[in-house]
Amino acid sequence: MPLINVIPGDKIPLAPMNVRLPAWRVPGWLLVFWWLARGLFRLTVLAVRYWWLTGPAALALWIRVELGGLALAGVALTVAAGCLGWWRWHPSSWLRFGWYPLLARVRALVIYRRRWASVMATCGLATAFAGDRYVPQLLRVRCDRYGDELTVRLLPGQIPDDWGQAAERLAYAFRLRTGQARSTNRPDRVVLRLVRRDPLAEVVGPLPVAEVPDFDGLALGVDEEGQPYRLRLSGSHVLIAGATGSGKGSVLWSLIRALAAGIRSGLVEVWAFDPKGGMELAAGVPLFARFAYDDPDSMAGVLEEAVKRMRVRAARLRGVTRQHVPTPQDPLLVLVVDELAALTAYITDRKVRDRIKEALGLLLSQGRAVGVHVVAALQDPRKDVLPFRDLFPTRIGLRLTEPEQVDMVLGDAARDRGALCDRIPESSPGVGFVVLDGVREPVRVRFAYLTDDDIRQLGHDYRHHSDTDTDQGVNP
Ligand SMILES: Nc1ncnc2c1ncn2[C@@H]1O[C@H](COP(=O)(O)OP(=O)(O)OP(=O)(O)O)[C@@H](O)[C@H]1O
Repeated sequence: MPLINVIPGDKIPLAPMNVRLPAWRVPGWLLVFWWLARGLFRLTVLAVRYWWLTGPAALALWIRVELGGLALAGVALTVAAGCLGWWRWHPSSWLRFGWYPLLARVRALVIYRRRWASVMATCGLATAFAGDRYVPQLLRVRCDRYGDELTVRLLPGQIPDDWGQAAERLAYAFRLRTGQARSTNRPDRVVLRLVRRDPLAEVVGPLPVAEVPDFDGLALGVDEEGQPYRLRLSGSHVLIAGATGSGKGSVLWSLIRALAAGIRSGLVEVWAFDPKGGMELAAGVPLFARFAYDDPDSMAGVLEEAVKRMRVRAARLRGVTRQHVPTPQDPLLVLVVDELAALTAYITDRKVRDRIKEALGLLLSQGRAVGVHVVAALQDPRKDVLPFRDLFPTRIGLRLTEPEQVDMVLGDAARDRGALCDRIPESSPGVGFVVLDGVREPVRVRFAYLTDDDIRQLGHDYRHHSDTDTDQGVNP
């Protein structure tokens, strides 16, 4: 007879063993003694845990009792003067070893630990199991100039993306505005960064031009740690998306500036495409080997020329090397497109549009290894542009108008991982998130801003070594 209604798996016994105990009579004094002992033990644990509060308090009490109030005031003044002296003498070490650790302890105690359980529950990060409720453990709080970093042990079943999704809610729950979660090298932990003060509030001026451009790390702006942000161009294409006025121009110009020394020496050729009539890029014409604008047919022609050059180079390098190394005889070719959608979507002539799409597709899929790179700005993340998105290993999202546009441009789950492009205020042009293929967390950056005068000066100082072949007769 076959077995029916059998569930494969380990059966959980309802009552693994008999836990019923016989009734015991406990005398009242023993209970009181037990409560007192337990209370004393907990107090001792708290006193040891908060030694940085209890230690000085005990010392102050001892001085007050043994030596009097005047001595206590003297000691307090000496400590205050010591801290002040340290701060004046060596501010960075005072902040690093004195002020921020103290601030972190106080904020952990007064803000984070006090409200931890309720915030976890209301932000959906607590869980229940077998009738008990569990909240993630707050392991450490660190402070720096701009924010707090909370290291948290994940509950079973949680992943860093859960914290990424809740980061903004958590920030507001702790009365801050922005939050971001990132994974660590330990799979049971996540670091939540809550921003107290925006480190990218200040406008970043033009960065110094390197004598020889480092294609593996072009300095384009500053990151949240105040360090120069370096973008790898070698082996990559760059897509920049942002609403109107979000500062796409500042990314393009920062990148061109970082390449400027190579442009002058002939190591780099920039071919510029400005389909919006040349308004954005015209100021830097002396820097460009080719400058195409306005006329779609001629832009298609220049793109096809780039494809031809790419093919010739690929044929020459095949079997010789797997990665092109730029030289003045064989320069790096950087195609800068100011509005990608104007090339791929808005052109009415279907034939020309198809030619452009085909050339772009070829350049994006085959150009990286042979030193042909596309850097394209995009205002409108429409469907027509999306087929190209995945061919850009580096994607930059500036301010966007809708939350849905973030994943559309930067890739799936980019917003959950912290690329809150739709929350960038209009008052912060040039701020954006950089997403690199294969790198989980986006990096928040403020790109350097070049005024028209800076761009003209750049064109004057770093003129392309042979600027006679500019397309369509646009000359400096
Ligand atoms: N990195 C930056 N830092 C500070 N201010 C900036 C920055 N980038 C741009 N701005 C300011 O924002 C304004 C708009 O910038 P920009 O024209 O580059 O935006 P855009 O995204 O290219 O807009 P559009 O799509 O309309 O051309 C600039 O005139 C400038 O005042």
